[in-house]
Amino acid sequence: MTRPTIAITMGDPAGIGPEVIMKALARPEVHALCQPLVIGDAGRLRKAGRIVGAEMPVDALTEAGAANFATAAIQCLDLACVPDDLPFGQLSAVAGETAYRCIETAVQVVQAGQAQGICTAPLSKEALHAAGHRYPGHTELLAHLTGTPEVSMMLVSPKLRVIHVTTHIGLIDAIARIEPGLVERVIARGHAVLVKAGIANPKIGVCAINPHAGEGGLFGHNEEAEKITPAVEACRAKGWDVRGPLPADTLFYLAGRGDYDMVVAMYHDQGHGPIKVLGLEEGVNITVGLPVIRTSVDHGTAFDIAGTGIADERSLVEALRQAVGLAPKSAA
Ligand SMILES: NC(=O)C1=CN([C@@H]2O[C@H](COP(=O)(O)OP(=O)(O)OC[C@H]3O[C@@H](n4cnc5c(N)ncnc54)[C@H](O)[C@@H]3O)[C@@H](O)[C@H]2O)C=CC1
Ligand SMILES: NCC(=O)COP(=O)(O)O
Repeated sequence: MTRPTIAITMGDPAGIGPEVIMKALARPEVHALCQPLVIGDAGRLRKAGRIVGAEMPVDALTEAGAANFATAAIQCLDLACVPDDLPFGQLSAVAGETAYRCIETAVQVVQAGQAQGICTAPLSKEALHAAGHRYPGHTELLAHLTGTPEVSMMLVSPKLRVIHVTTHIGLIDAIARIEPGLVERVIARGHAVLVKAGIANPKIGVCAINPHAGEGGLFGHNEEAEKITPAVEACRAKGWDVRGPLPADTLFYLAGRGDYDMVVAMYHDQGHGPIKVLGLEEGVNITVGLPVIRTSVDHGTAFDIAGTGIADERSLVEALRQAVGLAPKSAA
């Protein structure tokens, strides 16, 4: 069977993306899994390869269709847009523009059938904005580029899966945005992914917003009853095993010991904190609801260590594995 081609976007060239890509692609198991096609800058990859001591040759391609996965060289669709002297660890509009073009090109490559999924290295949201692309992150940019009205961010680690009702907006705005229809659609997206992954009747726990789920009205303004309970009831009426709203701290404890297949978090840090505590090595970010497959590392650009060669590539390796797992089976 043919290995699926996964388009790996280089992300912000001043961050650790190029280094984790070269480290990941130095692993034979990655090539056994998929045909990696890097979308980025061939010169930057070569530089990163020298830094991390993974000096495989890099073929600079002008079109994805020219990729030759039978060679030992890394196949890079070369956007040739990174100045040689671009410093590591510094925010810039040039780097933000590169990150944007990587994503835009990856979508085109997948839509043209030249890759079966996208796996993203990190970009700096600030650099993206400095380049004039006013998206909170990959998730919203990919939704825009594929004409998808609503998607959800799911974080997956070996012990825990979390899907988010809101992500990159301020906390006050997040609480205002949460309403039963949105909560129900997010639960449904997560449910569909789990069923597709082979969990026939997934057990889903839904977080409350307030401490102790409001403690019978003591904390908050009854947001649980107004914004979450109707969604849980609607899902239960479909026969799904959905419980909540539950106190978030307790729910994460129960999910961590295996009582739930997925947690529904109401806002960014509610879901991200528990996943990150488990370690960024195996955490993966999956965009649920896109017409294309997209997985990502679960960490950022790490400007503090970019260019030093010490970045850990394991989240990228796991993100590639997840992308392959989600890829259409006819292509795999
Ligand atoms: N998928 C993406 O594109 C993501 C992008 N970001 C962006 O990254 C930028 C920096 O975000 P931060 O909150 O500082 O998080 P960060 O993940 O970049 O860094 C947090 C800490 O973890 C360390 N770290 C991160 N990845 C590592 C790796 N692979 N190996 C070893 N150490 C690692 C860093 O050195 C730093 O000490 C922001 O602009 C943020 O928006 C953040 C998360 C995901
Ligand atoms: N906190 C996760 C994160 O920032 C990744 O966002 P995205 O770029 O995948 O939308």
